[in-house]
Amino acid sequence: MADPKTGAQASAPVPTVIADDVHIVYRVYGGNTGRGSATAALNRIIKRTPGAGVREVHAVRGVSFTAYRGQAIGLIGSNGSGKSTLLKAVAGLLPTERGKIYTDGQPSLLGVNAAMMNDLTGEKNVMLGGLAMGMSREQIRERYQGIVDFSGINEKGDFITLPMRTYSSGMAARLRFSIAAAKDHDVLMIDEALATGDRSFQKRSEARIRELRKEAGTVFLVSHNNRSIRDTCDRVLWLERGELLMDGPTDEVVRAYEKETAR
Ligand SMILES: Nc1ncnc2c1ncn2[C@@H]1O[C@H](COP(=O)(O)OP(=O)(O)OP(=O)(O)O)[C@@H](O)[C@H]1O
Repeated sequence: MADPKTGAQASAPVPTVIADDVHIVYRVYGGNTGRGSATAALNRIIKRTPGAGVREVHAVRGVSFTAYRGQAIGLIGSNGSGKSTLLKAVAGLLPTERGKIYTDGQPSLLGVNAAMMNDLTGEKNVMLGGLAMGMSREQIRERYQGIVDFSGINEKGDFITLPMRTYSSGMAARLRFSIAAAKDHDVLMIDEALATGDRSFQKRSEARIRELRKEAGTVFLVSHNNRSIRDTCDRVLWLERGELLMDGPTDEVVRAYEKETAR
């Protein structure tokens, strides 16, 4: 039976990510520096005081949750509520100011900005992306055709042998998602990738996310598309101003969020 709050299966609730009172603060240097002379800067260094130009953005405030194997967890909330920041921290790309994040295995973050080499062909990027995710050359060769077919890049011609700079933003995002989805992940985090593809690609992606869950991974999905969240996730975290407002079954949380945003 599933736990009504977390959605975890009672038979084998294996934790994959534990966030314990996590705070994340960005420090922005150089904004609105005011007194900008070299002498003033030197004085600040000598006195070890932060400059007037250092601004702090407290993006995530005391967030705690435990994610379990087999769950697909949606992250929702208005613009700037801290969703991407939280995922980056879980991926180990941002340090926590306070609190701790424990993960089982290496989480992979797939964002629409994931690095690809624009001057290289799609083909070469599949190779590089696969290697960057820890696949062997042999594994990539085996899965190459599956990745290209899944992305749908070649549906309208032989685009995979053209440089990535010739792709539309949707095509590039589809290829990135397809490379990441070709591997079985302990923890896969997807930031808005589904919003970029067309509806038929979104459906394929959603089906693949369901498969990844079955293969015992945990999937996190950041999206402003409530339909994608409903179709893919069994649990949702709702963030607002960096705080976790609600954590529970998808239907309950999305309904509360829609009620709030409809006002
Ligand atoms: N590199 C950065 N430097 C400073 N502040 C940042 C940086 N990135 C994000 N922020 C700030 O952190 C807060 C949370 O941003 P974040 O991108 O995590 O929100 P989000 O919920 O993912 O937003 P969206 O739905 O618009 O993608 C915002 O106030 C934002 O301005």
